[in-house]
Amino acid sequence: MLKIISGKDVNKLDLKYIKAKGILSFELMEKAAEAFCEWYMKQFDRKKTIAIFCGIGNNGGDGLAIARMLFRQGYKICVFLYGDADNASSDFKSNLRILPSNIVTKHLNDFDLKKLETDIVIDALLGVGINKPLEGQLLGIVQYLSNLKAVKIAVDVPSGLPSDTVLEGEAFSADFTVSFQFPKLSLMFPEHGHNIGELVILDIGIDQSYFKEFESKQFYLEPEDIKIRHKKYHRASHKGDYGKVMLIGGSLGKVGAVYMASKGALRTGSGLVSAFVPKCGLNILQASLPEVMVEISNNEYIIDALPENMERFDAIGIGPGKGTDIKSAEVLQKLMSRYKKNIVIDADAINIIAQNEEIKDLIRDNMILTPHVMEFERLVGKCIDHTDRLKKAIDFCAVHKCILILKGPNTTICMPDGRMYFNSTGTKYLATGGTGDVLTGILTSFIGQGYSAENAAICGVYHHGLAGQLASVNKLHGTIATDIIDKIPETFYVLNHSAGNF
Ligand SMILES: NC(=O)C1=CN([C@@H]2O[C@H](COP(=O)(O)OP(=O)(O)OC[C@H]3O[C@@H](n4cnc5c(N)ncnc54)[C@H](OP(=O)(O)O)[C@@H]3O)[C@@H](O)[C@H]2O)[C@@H](O)CC1
Ligand SMILES: Nc1ncnc2c1ncn2[C@@H]1O[C@H](COP(=O)(O)OP(=O)(O)O)[C@@H](O)[C@H]1O
Ligand SMILES: [K+]
Repeated sequence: MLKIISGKDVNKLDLKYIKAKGILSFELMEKAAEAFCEWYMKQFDRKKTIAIFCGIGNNGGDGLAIARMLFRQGYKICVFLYGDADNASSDFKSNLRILPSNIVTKHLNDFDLKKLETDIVIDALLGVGINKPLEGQLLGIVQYLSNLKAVKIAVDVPSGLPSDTVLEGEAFSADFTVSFQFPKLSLMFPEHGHNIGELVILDIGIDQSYFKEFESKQFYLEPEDIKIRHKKYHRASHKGDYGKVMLIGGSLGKVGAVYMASKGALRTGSGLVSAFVPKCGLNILQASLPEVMVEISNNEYIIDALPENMERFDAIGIGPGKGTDIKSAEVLQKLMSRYKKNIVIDADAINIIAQNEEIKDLIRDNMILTPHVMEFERLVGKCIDHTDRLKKAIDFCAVHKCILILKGPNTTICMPDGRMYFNSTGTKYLATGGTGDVLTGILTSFIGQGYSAENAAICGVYHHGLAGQLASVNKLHGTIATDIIDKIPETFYVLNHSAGNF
């Protein structure tokens, strides 16, 4: 996994690395630019014209190195400079000196941006060195470029975006943000969705040992982190090894939620999956999902009781489609106080907890809560922004000793000891009804298979995001939750046959 350190520590990290390797900072910049160009050349052909905008710090230095390298590969480049080159960083100056003289280079003081015609904009104006919100001429440039009809690519971070906090004012709006070595924390924030576009993280060779001295409990998941957490099965493994789980939920008109959670558990590999639903769900589930065993509550429309002998199950997931009526709340309270194994708590079960302090006090270390942002704020109160939200999530886990999965782009797994894992899979096409129910099924399944709650959370969130990516390749905004369920098995194959990030 990649440790996420603060923007102000990036410079210290670079120094440590170049000193240990006995290389120049210029050479590290070369590595960053090479990595960028390798990525760029896979995406775009040489017919497209490129305008590269460079500030006078090292981000601008990256821009100049990128310009030189792409130019040598036959790309059509024009460079635009902003700032006084006399005050530039030394690596910027070195790169300016060796910029091929036949690259058209203009200063933004002498150029009317309205005359700009380009297919691609590469933004290397400001990186993690930003120290105040954008203003004046630079703000105008960034605003103009953000609205341009071109493919827009930010180098390291969109210019104007602070690396660790929520944006004040404005920043560049990119279609792609190509960040070096690790994602800066602010690239994980939903507030910055339209600034970041698609996020790409490029390895520039600074391995994790160099990150050790930097304090941080925040990590970005990589495929290897998932592979090592998966349980190994042997040729004589039997149904019992794969766990018996139960999904509790559904109410009149919302039986589909339990269907999706149960099928999600089956597709994740559970040995036996049972569902507990109100009477109205019996025929629906039996007919649509014959692999699932169905048990029913007494009431026709809501869940008003718990299944008998709950300890038969290795894990229970509760919430999808459940409703928040008083009877349902009593059932949840009983489950949380009596059932000693792991419980995944989602959707309406979270909404019930948010309204009832007595039930909230029952949250313990064997529970995983999976709120989306709205459900989370019902639980802890309104948050100012994502920084505040993450802080409150960690405080919540510390108090209740539970795991909390804050869903959204870069879904974040928050641990009681303050660690946070940001997911690297997922897609905006997951934003459709029922996908959260699928996650509940996946998580419950992994726990039932004997994964620790932490490993289940990490693997579950990662596979769910990857299934969303696979399902949406051709379906885009037409992707629905059941498409995602169907792709879960393929995520295991893809994970095992690929080394890269998804
Ligand atoms: N390991 C890695 O990740 C590697 C990182 N690398 C790259 O280095 C980048 C960081 O470079 P950096 O430290 O030189 O800072 P950068 O962002 O160029 O800005 C500094 C300049 O901006 C100015 N300035 C600040 N705020 C401003 C404002 N609001 N409005 C106007 N100006 C403002 C500030 O001026 P000052 O305030 O100091 O006068 C100074 O001149 C990083 O993002 C990545 O691209 C790679 O090269 C190698 C490996
Ligand atoms: N923009 C997005 N990018 C990535 N993942 C997303 C995005 N929007 C939603 N998701 C994912 O989709 C799922 C939605 O869950 P949830 O809101 O509980 O939906 P539902 O209640 O309809 O089942 C979560 O796993 C979340 O992380
Ligand atoms: K930038």
